[in-house]
This record gives sequence, C-alpha cells and structure tokens, in this order.
Amino acid sequence: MNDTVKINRGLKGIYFERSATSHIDGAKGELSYCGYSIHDLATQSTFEEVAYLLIHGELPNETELAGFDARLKAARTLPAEIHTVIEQIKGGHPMDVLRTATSALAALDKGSADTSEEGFIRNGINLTAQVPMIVATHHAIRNGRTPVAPDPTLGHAANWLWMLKGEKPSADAARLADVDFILHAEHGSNASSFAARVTIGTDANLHGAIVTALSTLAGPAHGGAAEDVMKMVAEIGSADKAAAYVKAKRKNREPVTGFGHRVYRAEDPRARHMRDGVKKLSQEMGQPEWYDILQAVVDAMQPYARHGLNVNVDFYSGVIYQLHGIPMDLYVPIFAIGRVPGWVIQCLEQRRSNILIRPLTLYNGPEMRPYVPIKER
Ligand SMILES: CC(=O)SCCNC(=O)CCNC(=O)[C@H](O)C(C)(C)COP(=O)(O)OP(=O)(O)OC[C@H]1O[C@@H](n2cnc3c(N)ncnc32)[C@H](O)[C@@H]1OP(=O)(O)O
Ligand SMILES: O=C([O-])CC(=O)C(=O)O
Repeated sequence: MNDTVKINRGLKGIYFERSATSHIDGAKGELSYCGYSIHDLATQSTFEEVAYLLIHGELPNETELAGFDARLKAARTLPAEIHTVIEQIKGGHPMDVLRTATSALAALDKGSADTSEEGFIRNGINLTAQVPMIVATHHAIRNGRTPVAPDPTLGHAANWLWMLKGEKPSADAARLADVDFILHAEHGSNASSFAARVTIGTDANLHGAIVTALSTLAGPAHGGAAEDVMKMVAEIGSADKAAAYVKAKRKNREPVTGFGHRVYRAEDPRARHMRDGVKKLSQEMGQPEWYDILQAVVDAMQPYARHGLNVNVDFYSGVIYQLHGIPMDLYVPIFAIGRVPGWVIQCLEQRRSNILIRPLTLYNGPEMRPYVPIKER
C-alpha cells in the first residue's frame, strides 16, 4: 500500500476548502480581496475600509465606515495587566512579546471564550485595534519611554506610528504604513491563516487561533522574510557586490530571501507598490543606495525569473521600514498588524462550516516488534 499512496508534501497545490475572501492568480500575478483588485485597494482605499471589506464582504458606505472606525477606536485599550506582562518580558523579540501579550489578553477578556459569529466579529475588531497597541507599547517600554495614549483623531496606521514613536507622523509616513497594512491584510490559505483555521477546526476560540497564527507567521520562510532581506542588503553593502552574493547563494543552493512563493509564478502583485515606495523614499531621503542594492539583486536573479522565481511582497518592505527608522525586529510584527483582519475572516469562514482539519501521515517506521523491558535493552 505504501507505494501506491500519493503524498502531497507541504500540501502543495491542494484545495482543502472554498473561500470568498481573496483570489490569487499565481500564473498572472493577480490578487483581489472580495472581488476588488489589490491595486485599486492599495491606491484608493484605507486600511479601515479594507478591514471592513474583509470582515463584512462588502466595501462600507460612509455611515458604515464611521461606525466601524468608532468600534476600532473604542477598542484601543489594553488592560493594565498587559503592561505588566510586557514590562516583565520587554527584552524578548517583539514577536514573542506580541504573541505572549495576545495570549494574556485571552485570559483577561471573558469575551474571548465567545465563539459565536458576533463574538468572533467583536473579538476580531478588538484584536485588530489591540495588536498594534501591543507592538507600540512594548517598543516604548523597552526604550524606557512611558507609552503614549492612543489618539482618537488619528486613523489606524497614523495612531500606530504615534504610539510607536511618541511623535505625530507626517501624512506621507502614515499613508505608507496604511498601504503596507492593506497589502498585507489577507492572502488566502497562507501558512499562518491555515494554522489559524486548524485551531478553529477544533472549535477553539479566536484569540487562540490568532496566537497560533502569530507563531506561524514569525518564521523566515513566511513573515520573517522582510527582516532577512534587510540583513541581506546590509551584508551585500553596495550594489556592485550583489551579483557575487547571488552567485554564491545559488552555488550553495541556498534561497535568496524575498524571492519565491508557493503560489505566484509571476511577480507578486503587492511587490510593485512596495518597490515604488522604496524608490521614492530612498531618493527623497538622499539614500538611493538601498534601492540600488535591491535592484542589483533583482538583476542578478533575472535568469531564475524565467522559471517563476520573482520577488515577493517582503522583498522591498524591510528597506521602507529601515528608511523610516523602524528597527528590524519590528518587521514581522508590522506584517502581523496588517494581517489580523485576514486571520479573522479566515477563522470566521472556517467557523461557519466547521470541520476538524486532520490529514494523514503515511507510516514508514519500524515493523511491529516485541516490547523489551528497560533492563534488557
Ligand atoms: C509573505 C510571505 O510569506 S512570502 C514568502 C517569504 N519567504 C521568503 O522570501 C523566503 C525565501 N523563499 C523561500 O524560501 C521559498 O520560495 C518559499 C518557502 C517561500 C516557497 O517555497 P516552495 O513553494 O516550497 O518553493 P519550492 O521549494 O518548491 O521552490 C521551487 C524551486 O525554486 C527554488 N527556490 C524557491 N525559492 C527560492 C529562493 N528564494 N531563492 C532561490 N531559489 C528558490 C527552490 O530551490 C526550488 O528549486 P528546485 O526545484 O531546483 O529544488
Ligand atoms: O500566501 C503565502 O503563502 C504567503 C504570503 O504571501 C502571505 O501570507 O502574504
């Protein structure tokens, strides 16, 4: 039997469910949320509108958006105990702190046990507002600053920057963060969303699923790529050294980070917006070398593009954050801030027609054998 069973390692190319949320055409390099092109959303929408779209399936009108915005702003609170938890573990990686604080929120919020549709939506909106607050609060505490209170006059992205840095962001900086969150908001059955669905499949609650998702996002093959790209750019140092760097990596059959994707064979459509952002920002800030190094890596990888190996969303994002003076260890948490609504809707969809997710592994261990008592081994 073992020879006849087909094993789909990594579940490559396997459909396990239907979803009305995002559509990815990997061959064409296209992405849409609920039928709206990512390019239209990135250029014309705000994160709040996109979060509403993902959670409710339709773009909001002005009244609906105002109501949603008010709910998000009202949810901008963290229990005092969360500050204590963060203070105790402030030296840890921000992703570990975010995961731990999110888990602690579940213990502090009795509503977290509510697994009804309304409960999921309420907890999803709360977490969308609270995740950026945790990241900003930790960053303030680890830098010896008293965390600033959220500013209800600021939108989601601008308020996060305000809380992170303790100074009001420029309109450009706020918009760049807003677009970054929109581009990262949802991406079908990626590893972290799939992991969250597995958690919901056991009828667990949303907070638990978000903790699962945060754990899964952290790895360098997924959300950790932006941090690794920045390390790569720093290691390369100047554009003229990029070709040799790529050659050495390819010779050792090591991945060049920020390239490759399980679904896209054409360029990841989100990368275009990040590329435009890096180019503009690095020129404006008089530091064109960052963009030049990235482009030199792209040029050196050109021979592999023919085989479907292109940049993904995180190739350019690290440099944008770097130019904004955001430390490298915050890059994955920034991805997480954007992804919360995507996780929420994936969990909602899973909950609506729930089924335990439990595939099979084909046993290839030893044949049955007699148990040997420990003294005789
Ligand atoms: C937001 C996101 O999560 S986007 C992804 C972020 N991650 C990264 O940027 C890390 C670098 N990239 C990778 O490690 C991979 O491309 C992954 C994990 C994202 C996808 O991996 P898979 O779908 O398993 O791709 P797979 O391993 O099948 O790759 C196919 C071929 O391309 C090669 N390849 C894939 N990615 C890369 C890369 N970044 N650099 C060089 N070669 C690569 C593989 O070695 C493989 O070659 P082979 O057939 O000769 O063995
Ligand atoms: O879809 C994936 O496998 C990874 C990805 O790009 C994302 O989660 O945004």
